[in-house]
Order: sequence, then C-alpha cells, then structure tokens
Amino acid sequence: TSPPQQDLETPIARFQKYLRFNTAHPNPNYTAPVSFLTSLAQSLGLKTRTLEFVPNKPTLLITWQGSNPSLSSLLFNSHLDSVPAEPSKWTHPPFSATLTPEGKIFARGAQDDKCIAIQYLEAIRNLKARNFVPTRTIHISFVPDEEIGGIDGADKFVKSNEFKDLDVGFVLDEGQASVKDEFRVFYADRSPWNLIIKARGVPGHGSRMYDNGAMENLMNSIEIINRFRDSQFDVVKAGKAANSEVISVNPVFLKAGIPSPTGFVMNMQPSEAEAGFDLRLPPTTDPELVKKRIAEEWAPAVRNMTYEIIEKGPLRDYMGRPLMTAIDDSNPWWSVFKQAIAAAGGKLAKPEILSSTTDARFMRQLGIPTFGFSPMTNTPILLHDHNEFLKDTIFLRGIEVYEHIIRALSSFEEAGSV
Ligand SMILES: CSCC[C@H](NC=O)C(=O)O
Ligand SMILES: [Zn+2]
Ligand SMILES: [Zn+2]
Repeated sequence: TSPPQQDLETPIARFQKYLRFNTAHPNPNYTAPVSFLTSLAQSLGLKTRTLEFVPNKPTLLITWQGSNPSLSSLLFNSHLDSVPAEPSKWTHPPFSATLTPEGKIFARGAQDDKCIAIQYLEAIRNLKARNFVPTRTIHISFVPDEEIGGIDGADKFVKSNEFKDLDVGFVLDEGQASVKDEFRVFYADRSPWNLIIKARGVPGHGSRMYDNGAMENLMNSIEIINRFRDSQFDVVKAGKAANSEVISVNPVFLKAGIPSPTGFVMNMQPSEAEAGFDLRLPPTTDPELVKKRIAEEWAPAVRNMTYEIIEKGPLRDYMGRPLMTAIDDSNPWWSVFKQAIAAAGGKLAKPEILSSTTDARFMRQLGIPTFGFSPMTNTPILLHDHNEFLKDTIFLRGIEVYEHIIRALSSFEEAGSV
C-alpha cells in the first residue's frame, strides 16, 4: 500500500519519505532528513542554508525572498526530531509511514510535527505554480532537539546573529490536533520545570518504627505535593479551567533503597531518598510563589529535605512580561491569521494555552508574536502516543490552509514597523 521509496511524485509520497527517517531520540538521524529537505527546497527554487550551532545538530533554514525586504519577515518553524516509539506496541512499524486503505498514514512524527514541515513546502510549491510573489520574505526553519528542550536547537538559533539578520516579525510553530471540526491555535505554552526533591533521615533496622526516616520524610512530601496536584486537577475536573491553565505537577521518578545483588536490601531503612517531578506553569504564574511553596511545604529543611529546580527555558520575555502572544487588536497579525483561516473555509476554536511546551517560547522570549498551529481537524490527539497517524485527506487539506496563511501574512503590509 505504500509507494516505492523512489516515487516522490505526490505530496503524500514526499510526506512518507520524510516520515521514514528515524529521527527519534536518543540518536536522531539529522543528516539524512536535512539533505532530503534541502533538495526538496532547491527543486522549488528556494535558497537553503544549514547552520550548526552545536556539532551534528543542524538547523536548516529555507528562504523565499519577498518583493519588499524593508518589511519584517515571516518564519515557519518545525522540529526535525521525534520522541522514541516502542515498535512492539504499534500496528505498523513507527518509521514505515504505512498508508492504509482508509488513508491513515502511520508514523512517529506524523502529527508531531513532520506534517507541518512538508505542508509548508507543499504550500509554497502550489503558490509558486500560481505565480504568487510574496511581499514579505518567508523563512522556514527545521530545528533539532525540540523534544529534549531545544537548548541546542531553537534556543541557540534565536540567539544567533543569523537569526537577528532575518528580521522576523511573526512566527508560526507547531500546535496540536483538534478532535473537532475547528482548527486550534495556541498563543502561549506552559513553562516546564524539573523538580528533584531529596530527603535525608535516620537510618535503621527494617523492623523499627521511628520518626524522621528518609522514606517517611519523602513520602510526607509526596503526599503534600499530591494534595496540591489534586487541588489543581479539581479545578479542571469542575470545568473551571483547561488543563493548560492550571499548574501541573506529576511524579516521574522515585529513587531510594540500598541495592543488593538480588534487588534491594530489605531489612534496612535507607538514609536518603529522592523523587522527581515534571511541573508545568501557565504563563501568568508567579514563579516566586511556586518557589516559596516548594521551599516551605514540599521540601522544607525542617523535614531534612533539599531540592533542585531546573527551569527548562525562559518564563518571561526580554521585557519581563509573561510569554504570551497577544490575541487582541494590539497584535495585527492575529486578525490577518484569523482572516486567512476564514478565507480557507476553516473555523477557528478559541485560542488556547498549550499544555506542553514547544520551541515557540524562545521566539516569544524575544517579543516576537508567535502562534502554535498544526492544521489537523477531526483527528485524535496522538502525539507521543502509540500508533500516531494522520489521514491523507487531513494532511492535504492542511496544505491548502497554509497556502491561504502564507498568502495573507506575506501580503500584509500595514503597520510597516511590525
Ligand atoms: C522540558 S522542555 C521539553 C519540551 C517538550 N516538548 C514536546 O513534548 C515537552 O516536554 O513539552
Ligand atoms: Zn512537537
Ligand atoms: Zn513532541
């Protein structure tokens, strides 16, 4: 059911080819997809550049020159990498890009986010075929390492002189599938923190009951953290806020016990124990209040606890403002974007905060208006899940949507300063 590898005559075949590169962590293949995308772009007459801020972690930059270089440019971003997949849990191998008779294309990355990478280029192909000339210059970036935090990818890219020279006025980055008929758009991400709490305590015989053991101290903290988690989750369950509008805190590892050749020593209470948590803060959260809560309630020194917070990226922009793109009249791009979706015959859902985190935070940090958008309606949300797929019809419809978006945004000339 899949076309042969060499047949690159259709957008679907080109999508499948891109999906077949194994770009999963911890060893993503970046070289092969970058060379594939480079030749694809060159065949469309686009300029390509490969930037390498960290060895073997390329950023591919593709440019379609606009007719008015005095206007700021547009950037369409996507990431090259994928999260891993467990092949045994999939109905089709995760890097086979199998196309089923119902039109489902199964692959790790089908939704996250290799679809938009090819859709950007296919939209440009179609616009060029109709002799469309953009007024603003259009850049497309393909960055490494988004799935592991973007430190060697988008973060370095946006801080580079090369990026500065692009004079980017507006960015579109990945979004998430919509189970309904409306497209979703994201004006902010939650910011991720890694929290590691460590308990120390009195060691002793496994048979003894005493106070202030490391395990007891850790478990007290876990209970307190879990109560906070419940308080946030209750707000969501009561329908008063979306998942992405509350603080999430989820345990991701536990480390304790005294190892032995057969597992763990069973009759000793350890003197140290630790736990790790994934925290996500909505953009308006006051980080100082969360830090105070961690210091005073979650890992207080009085219970022999210490902690480490690893902030994975910025919380505020260069002016100290929350990392949110305006969705009112102060942002002229917002109405241009809305009109483009309408012109494409699409409906747009109320703009949302993304529950997880993308590279968009690095662009927002520079104060550049940035939306998260992946044109997938009527599609189950399968990013990072088994059997990730995208339907061919949805993929092709997305190309049309980007044609309208690129047309509208690149022709937008009002407010020359933006
Ligand atoms: C710690 S930043 C990692 C970014 C990652 N992005 C997609 O899943 C995420 O966990 O949301
Ligand atoms: Zn992604
Ligand atoms: Zn992802």
